[in-house]
Amino acid sequence: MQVNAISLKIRLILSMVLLSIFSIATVGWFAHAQLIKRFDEGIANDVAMHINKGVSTYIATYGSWEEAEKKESLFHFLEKHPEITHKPHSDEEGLFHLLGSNTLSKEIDDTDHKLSMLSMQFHLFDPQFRSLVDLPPYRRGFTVLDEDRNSLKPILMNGKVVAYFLMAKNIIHSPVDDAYAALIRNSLITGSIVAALMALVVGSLMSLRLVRRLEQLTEAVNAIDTGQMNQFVEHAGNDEIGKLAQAFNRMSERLYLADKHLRESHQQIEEQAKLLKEQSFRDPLTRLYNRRYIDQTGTKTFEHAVRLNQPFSAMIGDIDFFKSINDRFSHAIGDLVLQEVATILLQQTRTTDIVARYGGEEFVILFPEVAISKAAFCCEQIRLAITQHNWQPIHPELQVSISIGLAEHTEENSLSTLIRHADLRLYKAKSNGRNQVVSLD
Ligand SMILES: Nc1nc2c(ncn2[C@@H]2O[C@H](COP(=O)(O)OP(=O)(O)OP(=O)(O)O)[C@@H](O)[C@H]2O)c(=O)[nH]1
Repeated sequence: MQVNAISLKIRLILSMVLLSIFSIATVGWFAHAQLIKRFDEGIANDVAMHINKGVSTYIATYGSWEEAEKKESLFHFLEKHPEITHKPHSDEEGLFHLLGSNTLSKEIDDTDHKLSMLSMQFHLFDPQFRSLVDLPPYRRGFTVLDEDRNSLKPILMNGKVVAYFLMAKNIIHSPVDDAYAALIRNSLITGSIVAALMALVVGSLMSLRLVRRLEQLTEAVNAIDTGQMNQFVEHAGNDEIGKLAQAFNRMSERLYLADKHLRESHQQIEEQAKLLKEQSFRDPLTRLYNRRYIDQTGTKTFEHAVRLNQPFSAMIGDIDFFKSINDRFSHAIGDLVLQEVATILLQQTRTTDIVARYGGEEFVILFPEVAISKAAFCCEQIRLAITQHNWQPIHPELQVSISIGLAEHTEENSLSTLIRHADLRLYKAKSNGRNQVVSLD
């Protein structure tokens, strides 16, 4: 279970890492592309403004493009008048610096060549859309291509188009532009890394909290599995896990109550079964053990003694003239006599002895680990106790005595044989005049 919880943690954190890296990389890439696009648009607008201003001033100075070109090239004109394209409040040196070609411009005299450097920024066309400079892919006099026509920007003088220029597709950055773009890129990378780390930390903390809540549920379920009912888990929040925890708590409570009820029922059933078993082994009148108990438990006790080669004695006693007691004093008095005799038998024996009502007015006592001499002494005590007992409370004229036959296990191989042996001696005791113990053949 722990292994699964750890792997879930790792899986969640890995997902967070991959997700944050992917998201931040996507956002960073998109933001970078947008910023560079805006940045290039800004440069392009700036260049367009300067071209517009430079070319219109050039044409205005000499009246027309053709006249101007006869006097001096556009490039020389602009070089001579850097203030035309100079940015106000800027250290830059006008259009050429802006175009990133100021150094080359001082070294190369050929106008078209120089403009070819500028052509990386723009082409010039007259109002009839013919190229005014010899710059690939346009040779001087070539008409603008249809695909470029919509991108042409007019150069106006007094509201009249005097020329068109076409911005080149590739914008050339100045060192300052490059530095600025690099700064943007670095800022974006740094921001992205910080954002990724924050996403990772926050995501990991959330994942760990999520896993912890799942672990609490798992621990509670395991506890129920080991029998510890009535588990309760914290259910902070009303999200899916919170609702699961609440449902679990309700289920756990119901389970606890059902389990408690089941245990109580089970206990009642056990107690009743025990009572029934006890009753099945008890004589209802005297509460002594009955014959069934002697046959089952008594037999096991006997066999145990035989196996261990221990002495084992058994007596059977029969109340004398019990029929006369019933007949003379009533059956109810007879019952009271049986109960009183049972009490005396219990008083005269040890808890390890097994005292039972064997039949109507017959009683059997088993003496485990007791030799016949000691058992005979006990039986004599019983006989005396019954004879000398004060029976007046039951009936003023009542007299009770008992005859007892006693035998010890020697070669008998069953309890019933031993009891039969004792019964023979009881018969002898009765024959000899009753109220006596016979332990010899
Ligand atoms: N009151 C009462 N009498 C019982 C009960 N069980 C058996 N008896 C009576 O016990 C009497 C036994 O009498 P007998 O077997 O003739 O023997 P006895 O009268 O004791 O004569 P001896 O044994 O020879 O001394 C019968 O009358 C039974 O009805 C009982 O639970 N209650």
